Amino acid sequence: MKNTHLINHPLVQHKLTIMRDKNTGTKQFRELSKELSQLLGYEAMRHLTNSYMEIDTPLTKMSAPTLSGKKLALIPILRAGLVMSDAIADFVPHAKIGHIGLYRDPETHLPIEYYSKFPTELDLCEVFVLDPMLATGGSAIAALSILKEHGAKNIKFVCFLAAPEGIAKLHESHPDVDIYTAAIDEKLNENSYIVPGLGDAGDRIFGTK
Ligand SMILES: O=P(O)(O)OC[C@H]1O[C@H](OP(=O)(O)OP(=O)(O)O)[C@H](O)[C@@H]1O
Ligand SMILES: O=c1cc[nH]c(=O)[nH]1
Ligand SMILES: [Mg+2]
Repeated sequence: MKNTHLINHPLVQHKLTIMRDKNTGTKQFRELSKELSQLLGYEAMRHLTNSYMEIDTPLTKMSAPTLSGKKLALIPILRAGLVMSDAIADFVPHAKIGHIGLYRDPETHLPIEYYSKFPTELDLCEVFVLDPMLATGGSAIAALSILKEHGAKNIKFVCFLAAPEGIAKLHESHPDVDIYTAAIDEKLNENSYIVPGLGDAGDRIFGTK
């Protein structure tokens, strides 16, 4: 699918399989969520370009590639996205972290916004929006619209699992935003959960069910 990057690396797929298994408990699910986030974040940053800085190696001076001048913004969608920003920030500690609070109304499945706080100069940042699940696409679309209202321009969306419906809707509303996902599942069920899926990502990460 155009603008969708399926990360089908065997290690990524292996970790995702353990996460999908309903017998995997909270501790392991959270650990795997962090590992998967770092692997996906690594792929989503592949397009970044290095600048160069003068350093002294033990042997000589050199002009060496760096990301330290690059403005990066990690934007988790609360709650489930938090595990992703924590994990990816370990790779790029100079990244700024903003938050968007959204939850799906249990009846309508529409996203309800309850919080937002962003770093300054979003327009100059490479922005990574993080949420494990792209289901109907409602939450991702709302988050991207809010970010664009705050000036964000260069945005990537990173998730563990996507439904075909969510991908199509997100591309329709935000064709400039590439999606990075470890899997594209079959469908949504009558409650708009991804099937086969992994269940409710937030509940599995935080042990709330
Ligand atoms: O594509 P959509 O149909 O909008 O569904 C995806 C959203 O649903 C989940 O959040 P949830 O509402 O469960 O909130 P939580 O992270 O607080 O559990 C998930 O983490 C996404 O944000
Ligand atoms: O399958 C789904 C759909 C939305 N949110 C989740 O956490 N899981
Ligand atoms: Mg949830």
